[in-house]
Amino acid sequence: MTHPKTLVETLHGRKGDRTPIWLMRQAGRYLPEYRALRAEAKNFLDFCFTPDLAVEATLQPIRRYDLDAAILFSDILVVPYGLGQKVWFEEGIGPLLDPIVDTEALKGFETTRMIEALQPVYETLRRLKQELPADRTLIGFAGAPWTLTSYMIEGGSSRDFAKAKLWAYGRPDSFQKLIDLLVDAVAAHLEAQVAAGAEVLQIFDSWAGALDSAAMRRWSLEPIRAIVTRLKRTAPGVPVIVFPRGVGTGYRDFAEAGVGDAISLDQHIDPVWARDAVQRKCVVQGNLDPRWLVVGGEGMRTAIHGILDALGRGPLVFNLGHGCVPETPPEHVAELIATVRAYR
Ligand SMILES: Cc1c2[nH]c(c1CCC(=O)O)Cc1[nH]c(c(CCC(=O)O)c1C)Cc1[nH]c(c(CCC(=O)O)c1C)Cc1[nH]c(c(C)c1CCC(=O)O)C2
Repeated sequence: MTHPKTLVETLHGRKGDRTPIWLMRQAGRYLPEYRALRAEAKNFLDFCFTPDLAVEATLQPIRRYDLDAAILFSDILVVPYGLGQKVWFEEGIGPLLDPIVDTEALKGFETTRMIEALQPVYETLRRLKQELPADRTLIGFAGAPWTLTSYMIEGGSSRDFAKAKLWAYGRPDSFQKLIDLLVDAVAAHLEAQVAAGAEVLQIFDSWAGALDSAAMRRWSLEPIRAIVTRLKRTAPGVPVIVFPRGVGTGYRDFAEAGVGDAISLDQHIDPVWARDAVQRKCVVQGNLDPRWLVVGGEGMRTAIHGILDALGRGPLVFNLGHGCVPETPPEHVAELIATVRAYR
């Protein structure tokens, strides 16, 4: 049994006697029941836009494990899709998009159109709100403007972000237009999720670490700040977790700027450093290398204790430094949760 909304309490900075836990990508291919369900839709976006399937995928890890929260089953790329960009998922490759090359391409990209297109996502949240046990928290999410623009410009996943960075560094005024459009779209998507029942929000800036530190502040921190500032007005009381993955000492910039109620740390951050540089200013989340979940056993328990020893005395949400990988043995997730629950 989980206590009433431990996650929400912790995100408000009220540290109880229990560390809340959920895992990024806690739903997905490492679960056999997900792979069976996934076979019911031809392509991944259809799956995300079918509330019966998305509700079930969201609930699968909750049925198996003592987790404090369920995260909406969807994807960050529903935002460019909803705006009008061609987005599809290729088996074994990942996401593909018809890349945009200039701001001309943005004509016709409208937030109102996106909200219309994403109604099945909000329907999924409304149903989840009904079905989720009252003591579990419902998390909504979106990609941050920089990560979304990088997919929109590169046309898919990228190793070096060459095209997106050429545009951001070489044509900053034009790039700002793209970012501004996404600030509005992402904020509206998150507001709609709150209206449909999301109790906590997370903003994923998965590729923030690809930018140099000045560009990181301009294209990752500032747009996220603009979104969070708007949410504090339009969705007061809903905590926002910010995940600027890979920014290194930039995590301290986020903490000092007061962007978000909590900051999610990737596995490259030393948790002892983070205690002083980040946790003094805000709630922290994350930090366990997802590969420990593949390994399990004593090694994983030592890694978990390292994080709890460093950060467990302040407000902490236990999580991974990035998402669960498909090779994760499901029993290791149960082991991880039991280890965190048993820690004193
Ligand atoms: C960058 C990013 C994406 N999507 C997401 C991010 C940010 C987090 C991160 O950095 O990983 C976020 C995301 N994607 C998915 C969720 C669901 C909720 C959860 O966390 O359990 C969430 C929160 C489902 C998904 N999104 C995707 C899958 C796998 C597709 C399938 O099941 O066929 C799932 C379960 C597909 C996806 N979606 C994306 C990629 C690059 C891929 C392909 C890689 C892969 O296959 O793992 C874009």
